[in-house]
Amino acid sequence: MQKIKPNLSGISQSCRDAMQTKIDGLAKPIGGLGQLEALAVKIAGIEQTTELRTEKRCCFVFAADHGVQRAGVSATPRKVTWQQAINTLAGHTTVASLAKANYCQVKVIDVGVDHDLSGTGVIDKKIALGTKNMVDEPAMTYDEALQTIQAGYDVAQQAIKEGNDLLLVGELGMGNTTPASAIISVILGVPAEEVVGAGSVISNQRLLHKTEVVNQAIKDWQPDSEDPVDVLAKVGGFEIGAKVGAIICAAENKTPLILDGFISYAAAVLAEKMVSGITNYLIVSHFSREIGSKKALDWLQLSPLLDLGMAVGEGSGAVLSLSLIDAMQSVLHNMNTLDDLSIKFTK
Ligand SMILES: Cc1cc2ncn([C@H]3O[C@H](COP(=O)(O)O)[C@@H](O)[C@H]3O)c2cc1C
Ligand SMILES: O=C(O)c1cccnc1
Repeated sequence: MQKIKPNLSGISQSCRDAMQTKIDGLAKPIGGLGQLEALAVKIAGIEQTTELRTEKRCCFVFAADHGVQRAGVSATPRKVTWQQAINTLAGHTTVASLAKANYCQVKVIDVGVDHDLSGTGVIDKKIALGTKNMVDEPAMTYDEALQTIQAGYDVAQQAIKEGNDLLLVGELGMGNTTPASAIISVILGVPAEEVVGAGSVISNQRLLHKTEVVNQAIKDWQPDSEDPVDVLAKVGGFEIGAKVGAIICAAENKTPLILDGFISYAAAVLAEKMVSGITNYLIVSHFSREIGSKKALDWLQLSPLLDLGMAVGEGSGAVLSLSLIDAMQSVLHNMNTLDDLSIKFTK
């Protein structure tokens, strides 16, 4: 990807309208399925059809380590990134178990894990053995930021070639709620205090330190909020960049992409800053427990489908939300219409 200039063909308003008409014709109160209706309408607009394609789905777990993890911003040891990458393929992580329950393929992609994962089944797109510590220097070079976006783009393109109807994005990267918060802080122009949260659970003392790390890195490296690649390079992470690439590829290919939690919101914020309107191709699965979630989603103007107080990452919320899409498909395929039953409303 020399230049990030996606070629988006647009959302089909006529397919959106046709889907709403189809739903309104079912034997139920108008609008009775609430957000589920909006979900089906959104997919219809993206896929440009009223025969929704949702059967084949693939969740990408982009995995990478973070230099800033060494600055004491997370309670979790670094090795958990590579351990859980392998465990995911063995079927034993949160995302793997929820994916199984929701008929979703999972691919784990190494975009920068600090461990040799060759021969494990993890897809190798390694850029480096983790980012640099943003306390001491920018997280990565501008070129590495472009490389990581390209890696995610290529993985998504392959999955679309394989016939996937829906793409989902998750991640593994201990310490990555720190770069995610930093990105959101810079692009939204809000103080770190408003978006830095407990991640995978830390003490109040560590939370203060984490907030200070984000504030200091932004001050030291001055990421340019008008250049999302610069923001990714200075205070981001490889797996966040890979998600950006997957988002761009999905939109170009009229393929709905389901975001997971807070780390995914950060990727979506970067993608929207790169390509205005790309959020129209995105579905937010759930409302992450991270404190910056509301700010990020308000900025993206996206509403989450579920609010279960989850804060795992990995893609866990994204795969869980597939059950709602499957529920809506069942509605569309099984329900009687008002016409079938000769029902006429007199308001
Ligand atoms: C066992 C375990 C498995 C995980 N899988 C994903 N995450 C999640 O937590 C990490 C971010 O939180 P922080 O910034 O606080 O390190 C990421 O790897 C994210 O995917 C996990 C966290 C833990 C503890
Ligand atoms: O919402 C998330 O994506 C999240 C929250 C906490 C830890 N890891 C991920």
